[in-house]
Amino acid sequence: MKVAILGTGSWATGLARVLNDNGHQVMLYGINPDEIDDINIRHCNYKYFKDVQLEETIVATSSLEMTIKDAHYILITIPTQFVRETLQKIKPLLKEKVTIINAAKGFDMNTNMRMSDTIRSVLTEDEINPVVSLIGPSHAEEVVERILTAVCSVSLDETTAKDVQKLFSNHYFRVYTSNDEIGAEYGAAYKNVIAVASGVIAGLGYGDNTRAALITRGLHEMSLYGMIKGAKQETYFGLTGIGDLVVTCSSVHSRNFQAGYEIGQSHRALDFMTHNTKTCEGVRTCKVIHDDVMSHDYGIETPIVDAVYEVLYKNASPQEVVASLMNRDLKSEQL
Ligand SMILES: NC(=O)C1=CN([C@@H]2O[C@H](COP(=O)(O)OP(=O)(O)OC[C@H]3O[C@@H](n4cnc5c(N)ncnc54)[C@H](O)[C@@H]3O)[C@@H](O)[C@H]2O)C=CC1
Ligand SMILES: O=C(CO)COP(=O)(O)O
Repeated sequence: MKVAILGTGSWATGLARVLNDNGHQVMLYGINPDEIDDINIRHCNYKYFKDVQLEETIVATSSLEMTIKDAHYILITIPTQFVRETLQKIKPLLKEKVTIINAAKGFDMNTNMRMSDTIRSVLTEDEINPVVSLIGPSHAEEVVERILTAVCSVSLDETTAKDVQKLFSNHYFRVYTSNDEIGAEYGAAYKNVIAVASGVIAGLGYGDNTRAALITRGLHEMSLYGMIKGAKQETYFGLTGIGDLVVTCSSVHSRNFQAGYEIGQSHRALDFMTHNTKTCEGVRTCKVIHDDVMSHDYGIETPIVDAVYEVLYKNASPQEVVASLMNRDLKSEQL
């Protein structure tokens, strides 16, 4: 099978190695000449993985046409803000029906749609098979080292979910199937905001108790929001829910955690917000969810998203925001 992989960043490279290990042909499409040269000439991707030597069968190109040609699958591993424009470029290049596998976590830049809806809004049923999202607790830095990982192949169509499950599964990468597209995609986006909060509390010097409380209340908050959108509650107890939330809130590999940590340490977000160039999906996702909840009468509270919003977009002091979270009216855990 040929898999066209969009992007030459960390997740593109990590998943390229899984697919290459499984005997598939992989070709990465990139816009960064240094990353493309690194992969093709030096067989590494030094910017993301300092010590990893890649196989020579993993190749990259700046030609979208060459990447897409004869591909059975197209894997989306670029930040969500670039997904729609890239799909629009792909549309006229499609000759046969392909399966689009989304691995990006967040919302479309123009419409705030989740990713599978974004894909279906650009590409029609005549052009693509049912969409699949590959989501779960999976940092590229570990996957590229073949560290045991489990994720979900999520699709409304069971046959396609199973097909993608088989495509990726091997002895170190175990893929389950799920049909809760809404729950998985809203969960994957939401957990990035909680991960920013987790970094902030670590940066402020709080401990394990604080993080456990944040993850638990974060799960509560993200599942309430997901269910408003049509998610199944049980999805939040699985890999695309608690699994992805725990790994992102606890790992030094997480760019969302790192962002929060930097903000917590520096006591303000302004510097980070004006200078950050790393992929950090939680920043925009926070605003999308905050604005959505503010403009609707959903009947739910999203205190952690609101707190992160205050820190990121109002340059509020993280210390003061944490204090006001702790000083809210006391209530039942179920609320
Ligand atoms: N890195 C990870 O461990 C994981 C990342 N993800 C998700 O994958 C998505 C991509 O993230 P990363 O690979 O981590 O980011 P990254 O920052 O490591 O790499 C981003 C890549 O996208 C490329 N790119 C940007 N705009 C492009 C365009 N218009 N066309 C083609 N390539 C373009 C960049 O040149 C770079 O190679 C994000 O939505 C992230 O949340 C999901 C699971 C794990
Ligand atoms: O989604 C991820 C792990 O599952 C990656 O998280 P970061 O984008 O915070 O690095």
